[in-house]
Order: sequence, then C-alpha cells, then structure tokens
Amino acid sequence: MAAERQRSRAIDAILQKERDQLRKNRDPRILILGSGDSGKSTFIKQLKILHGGGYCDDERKIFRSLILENIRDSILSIVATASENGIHFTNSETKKHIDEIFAYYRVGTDEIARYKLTKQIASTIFAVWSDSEIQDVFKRRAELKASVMVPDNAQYFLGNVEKFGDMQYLPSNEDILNTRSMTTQITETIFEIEKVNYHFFDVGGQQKYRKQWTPFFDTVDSILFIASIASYDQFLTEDPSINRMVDAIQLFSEIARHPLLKHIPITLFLNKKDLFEKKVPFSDVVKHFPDFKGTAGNVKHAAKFFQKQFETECSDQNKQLFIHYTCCTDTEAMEVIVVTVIQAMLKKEFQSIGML
Ligand SMILES: Nc1nc2c(ncn2[C@@H]2O[C@H](COP(=O)(O)OP(=O)(O)OP(=O)(O)O)[C@@H](O)[C@H]2O)c(=O)[nH]1
Ligand SMILES: [Mg+2]
Repeated sequence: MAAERQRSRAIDAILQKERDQLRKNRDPRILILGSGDSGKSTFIKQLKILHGGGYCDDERKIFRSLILENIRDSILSIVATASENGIHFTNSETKKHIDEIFAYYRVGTDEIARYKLTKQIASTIFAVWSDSEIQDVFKRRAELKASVMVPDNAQYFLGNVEKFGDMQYLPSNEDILNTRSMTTQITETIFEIEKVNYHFFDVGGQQKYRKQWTPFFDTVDSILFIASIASYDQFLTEDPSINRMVDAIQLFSEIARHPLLKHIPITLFLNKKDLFEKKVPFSDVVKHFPDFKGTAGNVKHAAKFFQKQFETECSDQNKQLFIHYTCCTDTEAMEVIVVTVIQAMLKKEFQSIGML
C-alpha cells in the first residue's frame, strides 16, 4: 500500500514537472472572463493604447461607424424608455426634435446611421439630450421599465455628439474606449510588457458564448475576471429576468471553484467605478439587494458590500485573489493598474518555476 502511494506521488511529481517545464517554455497566458458588457474588450483596447503601439488613423476611421451606431442606439433607447413609461415632454421644441430624429433614422435606416451623421442631426440630438425631462428619464432609467436598455456609454456619446457631426473628425482614444460592440468569438492578443510577451484571451461574456471558455482552462496561467460594479441595478441583455450583478457573482463563483482552475490565481476588477460613484447616490442598492445594511446612497458602504460578495465566493486559502476598483476607460489610471496586476498575478506563479 505504502509503495503504491509512493509510486502515485512520484507520478504526480513527474506530471507537475512536465507542466512546469511546458510553462517555462512558453509565454504566460491570461484569460479575461466576466459577464457581457463588463469591460473585457475595453481592457484589451487600453492595453493596445498603453503597450501595443496605439491606434493608427485608418483604425480610428473604422471606429467612426461604430460610434454612429452607438449614438443612434443611445438616443433611441432613451426616447423609447420615456414613451414606454408614458412620459410626455412639455417642451414643444423637444417634441419636434424627437420627430426629426425618428425621421432621420427611418430613412434608409441603418445605412444612414452607420455612415453619416449630419451636423444638423447631431445638434438636434444634443438639444434633445440637454432637455431636463430627458435627463430625468436618463437618471431614473433603472427604475423605469424599458424593453431596450439604455447603454452605459449613452452619457459619453450624447454629451459629445456634436463633434461627431463633423465627417473629418477622427475618433480619439477616449472615444474608442467608450464604444460598445459585443464580442462573439475568443480573440488572442499578444502584448509585450516589461520584456515579457503576454497572451491575452478576450472572450464573449453573454451567456451563449460561455461554453467557448472551458477549452482554454487547461493551459491558462492567470484569470482576469471583470465585473461591472455599476451593474447592480441592471438586467442581462440576453435575459432581462436576471440581475447583472447576481449573474456576475454567480459566474465568478463558478470560475473560482472550477476544478481545472484550482491553482490559478484570479485578479478581479470591480469595473465601471466612475458610473458606480455617480449612480449609488440615487439608485438604491437595497432595492436590488435586500441584504444590504449600509447607508443608502453611501458609495463606500455599497462598494464594500459588493466586494464581500465576491470574496465569499473565493474562500479557498490556497487561491490567490487580487481585487482592484477600476475604470477601464481611464488610460492614466489603468497604466498603473496594468503593471501592478501583471506583476502580482504572475510573479508568484513564475517565480516558483524560475521564469521571473
Ligand atoms: N464609464 C465606463 N464605461 C466603461 C468602463 N469599462 C467599460 N466601459 C464601457 O462599457 C461598454 C462595454 O464594454 P466592453 O469592453 O465591450 O464589454 P465586454 O465585457 O467586452 O462585453 P462582451 O464582449 O459582450 O462580453 C463599452 O461601451 C465600454 O466603453 C468603465 O470603467 N467606465
Ligand atoms: Mg467584449
């Protein structure tokens, strides 16, 4: 019996040595996981800006059409939310402008919205966005019923809409970071950071794309899990009956406990902290999380509460968990975080096998 145990331990040791050897001979691999719309692809864009040579003019031009789509989706979703909730606008100019916007997006529909935004329609959209009743709809969007959710980048693009009316305008880094386009396929991007080539895998976070993730678990060195902390009052695009934060915590739990990821460290970004700080004062946490005992409107209490929820799901003492509050659209803040994260999440792992 003892001999058998000894043999089994010896085999384990050989296998571990082989795995370590394999790691030693290849670049580190980081899998970026999390629910849809949490900021995974935005983090990759940020890495491209910080460590991948940035965006050339041709690439910037390509983002223009996506921005125009995001503008259209933003304004139409807010107007639709108002209409679904029986909210009528008192300002007759606003009513006229909304009719103009509908007419604009109706003619030739997508073609126009995708490739053109006239100066005139841009200022009409801006006028509607500036209306105090529209602003009120936007602020109360979480409590109003809506068949189409107002996107998180609505404030950014509608507040800046007039500059996109100029066809010559080339999108800035900030514009690019604020665009939204759902990921459907896993993509691998390599960035050289402090002389090491890191392979980042960006996945689609919506439910139907999650089955693509598992084949990558075998060979990954570290997990970066991104959750939107601002999502506590939102529902999944793919299933409006599920609260986004509940989904993120459950998903995190599955990842933290997954047998194939047993010794894999996790870095957790509690992302969109800028939106979180703005919404907590008027979107009550307790309405969506009845267990919340903190003071209503207190950002720190709310942040602590959500952080605890994630920590509880990763209670294994042998598992490393690093948590950061982030704003993935903020290049300056992310520059510091990227280096900290890279060093912390891979140092221990690779130190033990003599790679760093
Ligand atoms: N204000 C703000 N917006 C953010 C932040 N991080 C991401 N966003 C925006 O949130 C939206 C969704 O981000 P993505 O990076 O596309 O989300 P994703 O996790 O890749 O989503 P899927 O591809 O569907 O899994 C985009 O419009 C981003 O600009 C943040 O920290 N603050
Ligand atoms: Mg994505």
